[in-house]
Amino acid sequence: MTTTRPVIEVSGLRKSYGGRAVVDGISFAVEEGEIFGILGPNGAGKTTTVECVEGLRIPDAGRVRVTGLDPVADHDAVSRVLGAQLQESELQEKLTVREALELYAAFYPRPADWRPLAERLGLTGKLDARFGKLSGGQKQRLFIALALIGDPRVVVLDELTTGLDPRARRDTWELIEDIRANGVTVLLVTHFMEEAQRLCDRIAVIDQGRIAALDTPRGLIARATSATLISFTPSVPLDEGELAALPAVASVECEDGRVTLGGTDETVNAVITLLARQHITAHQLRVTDATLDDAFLDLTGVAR
Ligand SMILES: Nc1ncnc2c1ncn2[C@@H]1O[C@H](COP(=O)(O)OP(=O)(O)OP(=O)(O)O)[C@@H](O)[C@H]1O
Repeated sequence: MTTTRPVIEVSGLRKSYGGRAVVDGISFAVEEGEIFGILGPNGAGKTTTVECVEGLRIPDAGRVRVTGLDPVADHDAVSRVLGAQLQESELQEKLTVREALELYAAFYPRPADWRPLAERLGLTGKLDARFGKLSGGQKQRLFIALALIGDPRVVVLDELTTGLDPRARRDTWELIEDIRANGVTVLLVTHFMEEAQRLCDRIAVIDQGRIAALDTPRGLIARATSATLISFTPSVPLDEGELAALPAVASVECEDGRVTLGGTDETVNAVITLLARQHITAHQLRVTDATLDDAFLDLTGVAR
């Protein structure tokens, strides 16, 4: 039996600044062809972690491997298999799209042909435009093109869609799915739950330098304290104690005559039975499933 080795392996990663651990023992492995998300509140240590994977920061402790290579000791070899997204400040405003593509292609021994790449990313009409004149969405497309120009096996994308309008964000998601369909492994740092839920096969939720949870989006949602939220305005006030005693209730809130219960499907049925028994009408009854947002807030304790 052949076992394939993970494309990215991180184990016991630690990094401190000024005596403060900002990455405090992180371990995960990304399999070939996965879109692996890293999610976490501001300052959680996400960028520090991915920059250790890219070889841009030197870990204090732990082991990082990209296709079996050490990103620091084997930096040149790693940069041939790993495509990293540039920061805006790294490209000169006056460079045209064509010049940027040609320049970055020249860094690699076997670059991808940039013309079909530009075509796929909708940049063909912008080849003579200067970087400084591109819209936010066009700049992001160019960053993706430059990350892919070395024909990498893995790309690291950090907050790729921040600042994009909803249309451009959705277009970018399609591009990322397209990249994966071409066999490239994607490590994606994002703040957008919808983006993580739609794109990622698995997500590591990082909080205060540690992994708070690592699972599929569906698996993370199932960990939310309340898998289902039930809200309604009863025709007569209800006894909070009676509601709290219903099966599988995780939370009860009554505000301005509106009741919100956190629970499960079992709670929904129990609420309906209780209301029917007491001949109470539930106005504007809403039943919603927990989202990745809810799971994230539960896992990281970040107040909305
Ligand atoms: N070079 C550095 N020197 C000192 N402190 C740093 C350095 N780089 C990062 N930090 C600190 O480490 C912590 C983690 O930073 P990091 O950028 O990894 O977080 P993040 O999860 O990517 O945050 P964000 O979502 O805000 O981008 C932050 O408190 C940050 O201020």
